[in-house]
Amino acid sequence: MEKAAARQLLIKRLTNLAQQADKQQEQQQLYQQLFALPQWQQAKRIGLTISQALEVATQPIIEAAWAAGKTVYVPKVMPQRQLAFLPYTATTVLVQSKFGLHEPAYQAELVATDFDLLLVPGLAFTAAGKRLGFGGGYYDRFLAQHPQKTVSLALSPQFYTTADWPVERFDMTIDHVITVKQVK
Ligand SMILES: Nc1nc2c(c(=O)[nH]1)N(C=O)[C@@H](CNc1ccc(C(=O)N[C@@H](CCC(=O)O)C(=O)O)cc1)CN2
Ligand SMILES: Nc1ncnc2c1ncn2[C@@H]1O[C@H](COP(=O)(O)OP(=O)(O)OP(=O)(O)O)[C@@H](O)[C@H]1O
Repeated sequence: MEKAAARQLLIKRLTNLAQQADKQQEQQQLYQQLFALPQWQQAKRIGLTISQALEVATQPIIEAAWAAGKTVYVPKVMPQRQLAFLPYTATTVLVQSKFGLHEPAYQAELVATDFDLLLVPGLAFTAAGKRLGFGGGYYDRFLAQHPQKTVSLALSPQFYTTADWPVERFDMTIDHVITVKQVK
């Protein structure tokens, strides 16, 4: 399947899941697995996104990070398809971008490029860390410039044994993909 068709299929499946109570249960499982990882426990600086409705909700992760005294950074989309990660605290004012994403204001002196752990969003992932994103190439570009320890959280419709979309030369591999244990 082409990437564009695979994205449409994943968006459809995630729309369905978002309407089911299963999504909450799956998310709880993903959070517990994340919080159990030494990479999470040891991380002082965490990069992650402010989630959109179809994605794994990141607010509980952000709150857990704050509660554990970690510093949280979230991305802002910049020209030339770059990402700028800026600190996110309880008092940060977020602005909705033209893509509908909630982002902090750009402040050059606050931009961070190195984290102890970067949570990478996406539409689909394989066990070996292959990733299909929303199509901007933002994370592939960022990770090519700034290699990091990476983790992604995959809801059941997002997890694949092998990629059934084309994996290209520039696609960066995620170190660790967490997924749900099948309960059905
Ligand atoms: N919650 C969340 N935030 C995130 C990401 C994400 O996946 N999830 N990103 C993950 O990368 C980055 C933003 N990713 C984007 C990916 C694609 C397009 C995009 O398709 N832009 C089109 C126009 C789309 C439209 O017509 O509205 C374009 O630039 O032409 C925009 C942002 C950073 N923030
Ligand atoms: N390191 C890079 N340098 C320049 N261009 C890149 C790089 N990585 C990816 N791209 C470009 O970005 C475009 C989108 O890539 P792709 O479809 O893999 O995005 P994605 O990983 O799904 O999106 P995202 O990372 O934003 O969630 C491609 O056209 C590709 O050529």
